[in-house]
Amino acid sequence: MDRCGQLCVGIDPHPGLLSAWGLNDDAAGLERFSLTVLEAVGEQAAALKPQVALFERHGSRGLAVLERILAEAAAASVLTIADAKRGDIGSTMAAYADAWLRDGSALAADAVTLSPYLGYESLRPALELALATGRGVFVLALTSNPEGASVQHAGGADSVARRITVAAAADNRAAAGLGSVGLVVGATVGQAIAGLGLDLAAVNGPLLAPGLGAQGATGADLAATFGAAYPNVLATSSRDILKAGPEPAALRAATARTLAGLAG
Ligand SMILES: O=c1ccn([C@@H]2O[C@H](COP(=O)(O)O)[C@@H](O)[C@H]2O)c(=O)[nH]1
Repeated sequence: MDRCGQLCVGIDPHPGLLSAWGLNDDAAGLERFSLTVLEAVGEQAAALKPQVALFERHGSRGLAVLERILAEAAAASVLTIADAKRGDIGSTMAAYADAWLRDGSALAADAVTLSPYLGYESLRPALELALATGRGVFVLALTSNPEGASVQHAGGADSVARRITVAAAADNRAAAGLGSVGLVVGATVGQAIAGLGLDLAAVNGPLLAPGLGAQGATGADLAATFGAAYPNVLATSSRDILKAGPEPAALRAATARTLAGLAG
């Protein structure tokens, strides 16, 4: 983020985007799409975020493409966040952690998104492996979709989102610089951060903020929404940038425009 700015570009090969890029909705199309994004904007963005669901829908061939993209990104020193939103009971969580965060795993990324709705502590195997391997996790706290509020705002002054935030802050307490436990907090959440009394700056971890562009949030919204925590925000945009493709120059221009729209 210090070097490239506060933008992550999503690799979301939706069927409609594949078609708009003149690609087939198959593993070969997926591969061309993903490699194009990696080659075009990999050095421009702070990280790339492949949306795992859009690879999974192609079965084993799609996952093989994802493995290749993660490996090529690592070889090019481009950071990756696998947006897999994993979460399960602790013993199974250890297997998810192994898949996404272990050195040498075919699906290893630099970070993975996690869902804490089986209890934050159920994520412990992933939190520990991330710390041990120099990787990171992004735990869902306040998601960008309007339906998320029904769960995440529940609990009044001791809301679910607040508990997740406090737990992440505790895990990052001993970190020098930003800790390995980040949170997902949507760029679209508006007043909810203040309304729920969340101290996001105290989390001392990166804040992945989806919702820019296609979901309606702007760069200016981000600074206002996150306030003192804004320096730790990594905004992420997928469709709004990807729709500029497939020409690499157009993807780079869309990424540069998005970066320029982010405050300071
Ligand atoms: O709260 C969340 C968590 C994850 N996402 C993911 O981010 C991208 C957003 O795509 P856009 O095209 O920029 O809307 C997508 O992969 C989501 O699954 C999110 O939107 N909100």
